[in-house]
Amino acid sequence: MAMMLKKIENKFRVVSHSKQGCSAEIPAGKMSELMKLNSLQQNNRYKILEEKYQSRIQVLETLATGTLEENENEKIEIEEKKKLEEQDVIRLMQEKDHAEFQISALKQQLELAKKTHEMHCFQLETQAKETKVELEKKLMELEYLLTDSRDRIKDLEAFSESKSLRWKKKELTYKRVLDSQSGLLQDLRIHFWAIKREVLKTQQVYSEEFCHLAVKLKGLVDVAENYHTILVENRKLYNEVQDLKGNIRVYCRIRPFLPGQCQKKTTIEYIGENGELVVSNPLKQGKDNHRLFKFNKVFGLAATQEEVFLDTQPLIRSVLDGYNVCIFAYGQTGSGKTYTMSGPNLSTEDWGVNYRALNDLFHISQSRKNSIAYEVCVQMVEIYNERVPVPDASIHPVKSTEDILELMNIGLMNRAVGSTALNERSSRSHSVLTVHVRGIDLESDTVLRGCLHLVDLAGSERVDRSEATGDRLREAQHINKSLSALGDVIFSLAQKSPHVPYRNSKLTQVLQSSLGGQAKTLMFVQLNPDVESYSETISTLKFAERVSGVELGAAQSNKEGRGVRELMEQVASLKDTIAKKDEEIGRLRLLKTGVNGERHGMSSPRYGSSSPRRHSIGASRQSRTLSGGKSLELGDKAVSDLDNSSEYSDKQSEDGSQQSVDDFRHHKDFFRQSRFSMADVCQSLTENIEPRLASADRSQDIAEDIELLGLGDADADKRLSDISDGELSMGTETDGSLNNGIVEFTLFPETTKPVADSTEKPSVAAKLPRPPPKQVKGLPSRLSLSRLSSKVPSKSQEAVYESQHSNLKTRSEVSPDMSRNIGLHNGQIVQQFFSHKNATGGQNEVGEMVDVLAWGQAFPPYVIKGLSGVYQIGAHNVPSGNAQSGTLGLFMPGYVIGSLTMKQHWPSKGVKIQTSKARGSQMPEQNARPYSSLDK
Ligand SMILES: Nc1ncnc2c1ncn2[C@@H]1O[C@H](COP(=O)(O)OP(=O)(O)OP(=O)(O)O)[C@@H](O)[C@H]1O
Repeated sequence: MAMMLKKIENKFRVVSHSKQGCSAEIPAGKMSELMKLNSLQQNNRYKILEEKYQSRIQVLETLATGTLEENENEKIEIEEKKKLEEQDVIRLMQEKDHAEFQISALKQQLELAKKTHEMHCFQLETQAKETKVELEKKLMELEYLLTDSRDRIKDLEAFSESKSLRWKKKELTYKRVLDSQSGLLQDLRIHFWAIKREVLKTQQVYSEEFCHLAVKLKGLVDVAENYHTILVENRKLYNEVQDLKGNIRVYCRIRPFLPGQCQKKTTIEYIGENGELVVSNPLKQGKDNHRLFKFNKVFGLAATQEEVFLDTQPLIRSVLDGYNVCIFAYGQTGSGKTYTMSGPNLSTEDWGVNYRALNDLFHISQSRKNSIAYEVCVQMVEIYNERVPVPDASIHPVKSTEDILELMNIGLMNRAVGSTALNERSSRSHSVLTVHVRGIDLESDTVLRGCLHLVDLAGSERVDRSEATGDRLREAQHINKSLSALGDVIFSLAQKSPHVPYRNSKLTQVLQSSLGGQAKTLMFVQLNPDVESYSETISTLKFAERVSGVELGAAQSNKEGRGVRELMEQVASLKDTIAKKDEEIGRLRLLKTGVNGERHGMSSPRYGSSSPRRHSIGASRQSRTLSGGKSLELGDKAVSDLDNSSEYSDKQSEDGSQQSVDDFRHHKDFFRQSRFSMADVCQSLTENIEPRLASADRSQDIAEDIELLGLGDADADKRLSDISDGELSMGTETDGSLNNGIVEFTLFPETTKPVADSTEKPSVAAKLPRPPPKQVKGLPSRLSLSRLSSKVPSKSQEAVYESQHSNLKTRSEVSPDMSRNIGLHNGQIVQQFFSHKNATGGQNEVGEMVDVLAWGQAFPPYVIKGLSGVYQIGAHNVPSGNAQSGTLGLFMPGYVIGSLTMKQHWPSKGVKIQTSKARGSQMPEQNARPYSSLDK
């Protein structure tokens, strides 16, 4: 029985235990409900089980009572089991307590879950209410939208209906159009076929015509080819004409933009093949903005050094044939002058004209060495601030390109270089590289002399643009002044003016031979394409245009035959002897003049007093020439184009050279017959040498002339230094200190006084008797000028002439003829006059004036005795012997005094002399003497 109870209790425990396990897995919410249910079910089940067990216990008790006696052993066992079961019951009871405890805990949880659930339910209800309100709102909105959409649908339906109506109408129209188009198309097709037929026909005709044209075109091509040849020929002829005219050639070169300048605008619009150049200012509009210029050649931005040189080469080569050539580069700072002339560096590829020219000269001279022996000398001169720095050993004989490279590098390093706002490397000086070439023809013994000037001018920009101040400003002003002097010279040459103002600057003095003589001159006009340089570019181009119009006359080769050279040598030795005799006679004359001067209230004339330096130069020149034995030795004497080329290659040289020849004759004879009077001597000399001279050609005459003038090679160095030291020029018109003011001197016989400086040594030669020179035939009287008419000139005519001549400066500027005359005796033109005076015994009346000078007639020198070197122009136009007016140019040795106006019977009534202060050698009024009152 006990066992049974124990089993039941065990079962009960298992059931309650399983319930606990289950409850643990169920979530809290449902758990409470489940717990409720479970507890109910369990209670029911417990009740059922209790009842069942009770019944079983009764049965078992019954059974037990019946079998108690029978199963005494079993009873013990049962009791033992009962004990165990009781223990089990106790344990079960404990477990039950525990379960109940758990149940109460679960109940609490259930309560909690219930509360949570209720809260949750409440929240849900609240949410549901809110959602309901919202949904109702939305519903209303949707209803409104629905109504709106319905309205729209109605509108759209109405619109689409109207559209469909319109489309239908259009459809109808298109249909009609299409019908008509298809009709037209049909027509067109018919036309097309007709046209096609016609085109085919025409094609056939065309192909036939093309065949004809091809034949004709071939003919045209032939003609065009010929045309090209003709063009080339034309160009050649044009160049020849240019050569004959001696035009200054102008090559224009445009430098490319420098690195970093690529974005800049260019002023270069068009570069033609035949030297056309169109420039415009891209920043300005308008048709006048474009300007066309034409030069001999225009080198574009891509032109190489080689290309530039190729076009220059023929000119340079002619130096070896005895021509004088001048190449100069002109342009604003940084436009590429140095690049063109020297090149940016010393690599052979980048060599500029200078190096290439010299290299070429050497190559050619080498290739000709079997026929002509050449000697080459170079000289580098820099003109800086109107001074000419000439190194001590300024002329260097060179034998190879390497020699030249070395020399030029030294020269370039010495060049004055400053910095301006425009170009750091800007050179502020003119650099002149002169190459003297002397060649002796080994067969004919003819001597060729050529001279090449390679000039890199300083920048031409205006002062304001270079933003210079102080020293830089002064430099810029000097540069501007010298370049404008260059412009003036060129302008005078273009105008064929008898007066060319070379002496206005050192630059023009140095370049005189190549600008005035029959030299070949080339100018490189350098341009900066930058739009900012537009105005500079235009002024540069205008200048270049003017230059290209200058005709220098056909270039002449400087050749001398052996005969001429011999004559020159003779002349040199004659001159030496004459000088000695001059001195001797001079001393005697001085004594006599001293006596006469006292008698007439005047002292000896101040020959050369205003130009002592010139006088000494003449003397030194003479002695140098003679001491060397030969007059034209190249190596030890300076070969200067300053002298030879200008003096004897000039167009106007004929007259002067003839005069020199006369002079030569006088001297020669004097040498041989010094015991006779000078007139006899000269006459005799003329007769003796005439045949030889007659046989000499024109160039020989000219060459002779140079030697007579003492302006040969030996003089070059000296003259250059004369130019450089500035004393010789005694100032120029452009000197600030010396103005162009005209001072009037009226010379009356009564007022003239003796010359104060009676101790000054007179020029001996001035007193030498000379035969009356003859009028030289065929000589142009250019300077006698039509202005000096034989009629009495009107006041205005006088004024015109005076205004034109009052600024005459020096002998060389007046005309090369003049300079020749000046150089006759120790550089003293006075000698010429006074010789003449003595030759004619001072008896010449106005109308009997003798044409001593080639292109004019002599003015009796004693009219203004005491003014050394008085000289005249065009006196032969003065009518004879009565009161007339005329205008004369008055010159002193080396300096122009001014012009002279004769009033009425000029010798006796006095002369009005105008003189320019600018010469710095004022005419001493007291020295002037009337013709009639002078010592005869
Ligand atoms: N044709 C060119 N091709 C390339 N560069 C060039 C050319 N011409 C000039 N240049 C360059 O332009 C600059 C100025 O040139 P350059 O010094 O020759 O001018 P410039 O006219 O001689 O100046 P300056 O008046 O100061 O002497 C240099 O740097 C030079 O290398």
